[in-house]
Amino acid sequence: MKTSNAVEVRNLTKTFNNNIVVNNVSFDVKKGEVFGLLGPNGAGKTTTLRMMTTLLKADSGSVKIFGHDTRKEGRLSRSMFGLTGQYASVDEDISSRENLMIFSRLNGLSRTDSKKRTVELLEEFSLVDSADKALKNFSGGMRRRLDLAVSLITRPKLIFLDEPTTGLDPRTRSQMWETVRNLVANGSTVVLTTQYLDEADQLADRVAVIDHGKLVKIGTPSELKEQVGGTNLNFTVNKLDQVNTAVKLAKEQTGTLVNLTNQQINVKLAKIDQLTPLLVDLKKSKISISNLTVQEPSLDDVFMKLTVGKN
Ligand SMILES: Nc1ncnc2c1ncn2[C@@H]1O[C@H](COP(=O)(O)OP(=O)(O)OP(=O)(O)O)[C@@H](O)[C@H]1O
Repeated sequence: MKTSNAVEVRNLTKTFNNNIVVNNVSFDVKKGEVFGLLGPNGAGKTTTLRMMTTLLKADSGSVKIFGHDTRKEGRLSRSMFGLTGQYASVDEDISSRENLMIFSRLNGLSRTDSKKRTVELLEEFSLVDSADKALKNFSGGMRRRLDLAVSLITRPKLIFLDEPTTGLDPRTRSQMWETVRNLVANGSTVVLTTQYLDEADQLADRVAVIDHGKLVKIGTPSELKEQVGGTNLNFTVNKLDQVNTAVKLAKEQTGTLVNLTNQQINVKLAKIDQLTPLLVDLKKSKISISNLTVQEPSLDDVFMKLTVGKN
């Protein structure tokens, strides 16, 4: 079956103790994209991910992995993805080399192939220097890299990451981001959950915002930001006698309200594309400006707007 979607989620619902934790959630993950499930603590991200990856049975709804229904073709669909996160089962008492060897063998690789894949993954995840140390002595970042390496033994085209950088220091966090980008550059599809808006902004092509078990919005980070009211543009008109003309031009170009404080102009641009024509107009009219700032809304603003009053 040919499909351009790596994952299709339809009407997923899960209730724990009369509490609807995931409420009729539907979305598609396209092949080759990084798809972020973003939401605060307890929003239902992990529960959604666990249902997508067959670790948890949904009350209702369905999940397809590369066109295969996880209920009807469980074994096949499970063979098509890697999973890492809060439930990795690496052994603490042995080394990363030994863990990779064991999991390679469990995944059906021969002894020779297991050795080869182990060396490849140790190199790919910069674990060579510590390859023979027991995991107990590993830092959080190294541990996370090994978890991910284990889930990539069979080179799955789809990888689920549950909160891949929670608890990591900023440097290790950006290393993990780099690793995810490399996976995607090599043709993988990544689904990740995160509570961090900057992580979704940095990594995700599209984001599903989840709050109280409901999907409240889905879109690219830019689309979500545009929805909040666009970009804030500020500049100062240097000459007092040019202020009125500048206000007029700004109104014409943007079609929105222009705020004026002394000689400082503030305009909300619906789209960042409106900026260049306005600057060109100002230049043509020989209006000299200074202190230009352009401030895009953050995903933080989006989040506040989408979930306000609901928490
Ligand atoms: N097995 C379970 N039994 C009862 N309640 C559960 C179970 N698993 C999750 N929950 C509840 O479901 C809600 C959603 O949890 P979930 O772990 O999916 O949220 P999350 O968005 O992933 O949050 P976090 O960022 O904290 O991981 C929470 O209120 C949680 O307590």
